[in-house]
Amino acid sequence: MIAFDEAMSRALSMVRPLESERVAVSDARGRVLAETVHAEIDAPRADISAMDGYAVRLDEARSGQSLKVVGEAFAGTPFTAPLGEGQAVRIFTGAHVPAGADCVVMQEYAQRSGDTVTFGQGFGPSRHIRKRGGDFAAGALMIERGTRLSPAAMIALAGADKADVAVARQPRVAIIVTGEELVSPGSAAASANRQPDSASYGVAALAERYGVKIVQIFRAGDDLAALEDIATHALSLADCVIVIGGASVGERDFAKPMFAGAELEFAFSKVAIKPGKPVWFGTAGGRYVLGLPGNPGSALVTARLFAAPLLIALQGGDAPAEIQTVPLPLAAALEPGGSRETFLRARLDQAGLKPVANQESGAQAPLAQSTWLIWREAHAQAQAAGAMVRAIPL
Ligand SMILES: Nc1nc2c(c(=O)[nH]1)N[C@H]1C(S)=C(S)[C@@H](COP(=O)(O)OP(=O)(O)OC[C@H]3O[C@@H](n4cnc5c(N)ncnc54)[C@H](O)[C@@H]3O)O[C@H]1N2
Ligand code: MOO
Repeated sequence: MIAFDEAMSRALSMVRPLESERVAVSDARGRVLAETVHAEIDAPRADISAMDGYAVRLDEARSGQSLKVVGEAFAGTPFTAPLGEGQAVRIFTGAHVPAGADCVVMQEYAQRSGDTVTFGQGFGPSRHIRKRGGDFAAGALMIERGTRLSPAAMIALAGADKADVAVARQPRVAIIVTGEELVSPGSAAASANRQPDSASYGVAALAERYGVKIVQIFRAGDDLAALEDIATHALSLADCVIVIGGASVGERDFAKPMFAGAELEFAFSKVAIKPGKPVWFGTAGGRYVLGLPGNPGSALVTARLFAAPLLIALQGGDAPAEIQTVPLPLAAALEPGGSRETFLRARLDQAGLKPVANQESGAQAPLAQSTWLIWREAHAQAQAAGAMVRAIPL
């Protein structure tokens, strides 16, 4: 059985990024840039005030000094004349600083009387002026190609005054849920032999977080002929098909056989990880197929470990960054690990990472609290509370 790193590098070497398209900035969130973005404008556009107050000449801004207020400058509506000697302009945050002024005195230090303003003690030393281009200049590199547009990056993109931007085409993902016992949530109570399909809800949510469009979720029993039809249909709709369940060696585990007619080629067919050993990946009919084990904890962990970087690779993004671990302290001691690389569902609080009590791959309740995965190497030694471990956000 191969190790995680080997499985990931085999899978990544199979993935070819999708073509790009131009989208309006309003549709770009979560997408991966297919071009490097440069600024169209300077920011700030001009020297602007960082405070509400009075624009003055620094050499005239002394406490006790009275200046004549000759006009007002608002963000979007500047005072256009230059500032003369002995003059001040009432100015508001974001307004262009009038020519001749080189300091803004906050209004908290000003006493206004008619068209005269006098300043009290204690203002400065800051001049409260944001210089033109101090954030970025027109033509400056703003965001590198391959960056996924996070909420923060969206501000840099829109701030650069881009109307539209080249991004990778959004991958279309179909999910196939296999298992005679599975029904949609809300319908299981009616029969003792039925249980809710829960895994697909977590996997779909996770995939969407990585910028893909879920085109269809198929749910099917353990009938190979029916599954073959579904596989053909799913491959016709999607760039990537994610199959949940039927990954193991049971007599009715048809996740792989249903793609046999579509020339299934494996990158790997199981991996030495816990949970999720039966995870598999390959191509079929020119599409990508990722098979996740049916146990909900295994499905979620393998989706996070494999679907996240592979779907980002499909968009030309930085796949390794998606599974980059961060060091964090343990809030509770850990027993020695087993022979497979292990991923403990955990939550993070002030004291550090605390594994949830029930680590069984079939357990669903603990997933409600699980926001991190502790990543332990094979044959990990026991670790005390406070020891540093590697983890990724779930
Ligand atoms: N003899 C062996 N048996 C098993 C092995 C093995 O190596 N040898 N591996 C075990 C491991 S590890 C796992 S993980 C499971 C994975 O098997 P499958 O992918 O074939 O999963 P199923 O048999 O379809 O289901 C397992 C379990 O999960 C429930 N399930 C399935 N899909 C869903 C869903 N969408 N939502 C909620 N729950 C789901 C299903 O009812 C079963 O209880 O195989 C072990 N067996
Ligand atoms: O690998 Mo299974 O996912 O351990 O239960």
